[in-house]
Amino acid sequence: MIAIIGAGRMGEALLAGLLGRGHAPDEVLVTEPRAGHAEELRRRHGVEVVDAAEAVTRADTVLLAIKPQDMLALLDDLAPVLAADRLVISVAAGVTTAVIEKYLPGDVAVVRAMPNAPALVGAGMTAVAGGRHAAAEHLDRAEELLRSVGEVVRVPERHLDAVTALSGSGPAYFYYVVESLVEAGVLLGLPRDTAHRLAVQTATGAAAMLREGEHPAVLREAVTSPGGTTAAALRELDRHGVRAAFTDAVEAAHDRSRQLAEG
Ligand SMILES: NC(=O)C1=CN([C@@H]2O[C@H](COP(=O)(O)OP(=O)(O)OC[C@H]3O[C@@H](n4cnc5c(N)ncnc54)[C@H](OP(=O)(O)O)[C@@H]3O)[C@@H](O)[C@H]2O)C=CC1
Ligand SMILES: O=C(O)[C@@H]1CCC=N1
Repeated sequence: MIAIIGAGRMGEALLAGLLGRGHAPDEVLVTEPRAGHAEELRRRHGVEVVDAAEAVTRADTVLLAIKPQDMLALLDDLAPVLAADRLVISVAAGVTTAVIEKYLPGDVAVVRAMPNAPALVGAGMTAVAGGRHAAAEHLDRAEELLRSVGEVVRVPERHLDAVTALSGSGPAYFYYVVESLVEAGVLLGLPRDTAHRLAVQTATGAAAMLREGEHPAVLREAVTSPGGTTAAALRELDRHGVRAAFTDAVEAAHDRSRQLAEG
């Protein structure tokens, strides 16, 4: 049995991803404090919504998907009711396994994971790292669970803030680019729905080409005809410092993840 504590955007994406990929609704318990949202979760997914104490008593795997800022209060509530043989998986940005271990009793196994939003459609990217008491068996269990919503990679925990900045927040960067292209198309006179369709299929096609394994620089060169339109566009992106902006953006997300660790 899996308990998901906190079914906001990420918790519900993981819930829907798990249910859509081989987990039955009666294998998952959810904890969600807002009565209205709890009712919606029951209706939408057919899962039981219970309080945290009941969830951690009945489930052997406890997935924490609450905001980092709410984590310490939740750990305080869980500590007296969490049995030592539970596996705790936290997806909270910034919060280290050492902090979680400090608040939980005994030798509870903790795995820190950083998934991303496309888990909702089974196309997630998750990185996992084990805490002090996480054995190979715990990492295997966490990896198997998260593999049902996409790809999983193991990293040393010191890399998880960088992972958060790149693939955790990453979908938002691509959505931002697509939004910008749509607005540019509208500026040039395209109907909004046509601009949207062109931008989304271009993003999807470019992603499919990347998946074939070719380096992005090689793919970009193949689109850039000598003296042509793409070269003119790329010169403007360079002139506006877009590459540097991405570097700074990812670095800012990394720094923010580190700050969140401080509470
Ligand atoms: N969004 C994303 O793409 C990703 C998010 N994450 C991580 O996932 C976590 C959640 O983020 P996100 O889903 O965006 O945030 P949300 O605010 O959407 O979700 C948090 C949920 O937790 C609920 N909650 C708060 N306190 C408790 C509690 N004590 N017990 C049970 N549930 C509680 C909230 O309920 P209420 O609204 O009623 O307060 C809310 O539904 C964060 O730690 C974030 O770092 C990781 C990877 C990607
Ligand atoms: O924005 C956030 O803090 C979370 C973590 C990664 C993606 N969303």
